[in-house]
This record gives sequence, structure tokens and C-alpha cells, in this order.
Amino acid sequence: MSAPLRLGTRGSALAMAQSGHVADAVRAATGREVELVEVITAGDRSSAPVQRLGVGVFVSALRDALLAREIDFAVHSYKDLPTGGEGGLHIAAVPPREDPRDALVARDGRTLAELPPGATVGTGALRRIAQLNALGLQLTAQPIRGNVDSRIRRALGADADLDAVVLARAGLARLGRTAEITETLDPMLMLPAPAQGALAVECRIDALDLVEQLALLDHAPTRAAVTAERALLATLEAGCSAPVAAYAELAEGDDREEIYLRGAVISPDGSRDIRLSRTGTPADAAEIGKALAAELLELGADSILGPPGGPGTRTQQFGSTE
Ligand SMILES: NCc1[nH]cc(CCC(=O)O)c1CC(=O)O
Repeated sequence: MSAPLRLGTRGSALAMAQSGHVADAVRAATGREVELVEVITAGDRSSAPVQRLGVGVFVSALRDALLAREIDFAVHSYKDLPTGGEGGLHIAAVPPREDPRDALVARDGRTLAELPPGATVGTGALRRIAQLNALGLQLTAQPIRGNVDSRIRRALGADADLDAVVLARAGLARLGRTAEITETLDPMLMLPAPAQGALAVECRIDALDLVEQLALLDHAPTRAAVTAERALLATLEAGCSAPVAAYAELAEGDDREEIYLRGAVISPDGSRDIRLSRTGTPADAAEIGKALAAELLELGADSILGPPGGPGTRTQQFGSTE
């Protein structure tokens, strides 16, 4: 008999929901017992704006617990992971992705097009603010933070102070709250964040049996899509600090699978909006992402924003709110 596997998780409703889901999948695939171990991160302990806490606050405590052998594996929202990776750790599985699109939750059941000029739309991500501004609907995009429930209350609660909020559909789906969505946003209007809707299941790279067992949860098409999206992000991070969106879809071509990657870099005020796409084979996912990023840079992605640290700087101003 082997000891139960310890799955480290944040205590938020969303983290518990996704960890519980992965725990069930691990039990089903391996027959092993799994227990949840709550890990409190700096991001949970502090109410300071995420932009001040910096990228990765929600991730580093889980990684520390993995490296300290306090837990055996962890589940992250893939889009919250820094592109760098962590020494000694390995993403053993990328389970099937939830719907990666963004969703609008608005008062009176409204869609984006039905919001009047001047309507206030809350979101934490500069990527979403930039794309809302690019729509030209005269919406007032407002930075907000907090958990999914408190964000929804900003638009639908008794003390609502906004007309709408934009959230990842995946988070609402995992919490069983898709009924509150008033419009699922077409990627033509609101291209999702790289890896949105996907999870990363991480363990120590030297835990060879566990690496093998967790791999049973891996979904190759999701891994290919996320690889392309994050290769684009990583390449742009070196050359540009603008809001970045990326979404890869896999489709059955005539005689083989094809990957269709879209990428966008948008200025925060929406006045500049560079969008490109590229296709290829899933095996070349990383190269497709890098090549599309290079094309975006050639078209001026690096010149979209002012100086580093200026008003549009993604990492410094908004950190891991994406
Ligand atoms: N930015 C925080 C965050 N990180 C992961 C999700 C849930 C969706 C996902 O797993 O991609 C959310 C909430 C949101 O963006 O609305």
C-alpha cells in the first residue's frame, strides 16, 4: 500500500474546485488515494493590489511546498504560471481545457453591444481593458480584483457599482456559475490570455513514478495549444510589455491535424491593435508561437507602449491578475 498523494492547493473556491476535479481524475486513473493540503500563498494573505505583489504570488508558495516535499503535486491555472518554469519541477500533465473564452456578466442580461456609452465594465486584466477600449463602444473599463464571487457582485449584487464585469468563462464553469453569463465573448472581439482555461499539474521532476502516473491525465491537443500560446507570450515578453492575447485551436485538416494560432498585442487605450494568425502542425507548436510573436514584433508590437514602467506596462502595473 502506498501512502496517499498530497495535492497542495490554495483555499479559494476556484482553486479548491479545480484541485478537487484533478484529485478525482488522479484517483480514477491511478487507483491511488489523494488528499488535499491547503497552502496559503502571499496573494491570499494580502489584500494589496496584485500589481504591487508581482507576478507569481499565487504560484510560488505551492512551488516552495513542492520543493520542500510538503506536498507531492499541485494544480495551477496555467495562465497564472510565469513563462520561465521552475528548476526541479515538471508539468506532468495538462488536462483537457475548459472553454478558454472570456465572459461578460452584465446587469439586466445585457450583451456588450447593448451596454450604453459610458457604461462601466470591471476587469483585472490589462489585456481585457485594452480590448474593451479597442471596441470603440465608449465603455469605461475599470481595473478590479478579488475572487470570482466578489467580482460578480460588483455587477449583480445588491450594492453593485459597475454595469458589467468580464471574467474567464473557465473559472465560472468550474464554480458552476455559467448561468450568470450574459455573453460569451467571441475571440474576434476579446482574444483570451495565453493558456486561459487550461490547468498545469506539477510535481518534482525526480518523482519518476508520479511523473508517469500523472501523465495519464495529459491531453495532447491542449498541451499543443498551450505550448503555442505560451511560446508566443515568452517571445513577446523579451521584446514588448504590451497586453498580449493568444489562442490556439486544433482542427482536423484534410489529412492531418492542424493548429491555428491567433495572437494580438493591444495598446491599453485600444488605439493600436495588432492581430495576426498562423497555422501549422501541432508538433511544431512552439515554433509557430515564436514565429507569430516575431511577426507581431515586426509590425510594431514593441513600440505600442511608452517607456518601461509607464502606464501601460503589463507586468509592473497588473502583475499576475491575468
Ligand atoms: N486572473 C486570475 C485567474 N486565473 C485563472 C482564472 C480562471 C480561468 C482559467 O483557469 O484560465 C482566473 C480568473 C479570471 O481570469 O477571470
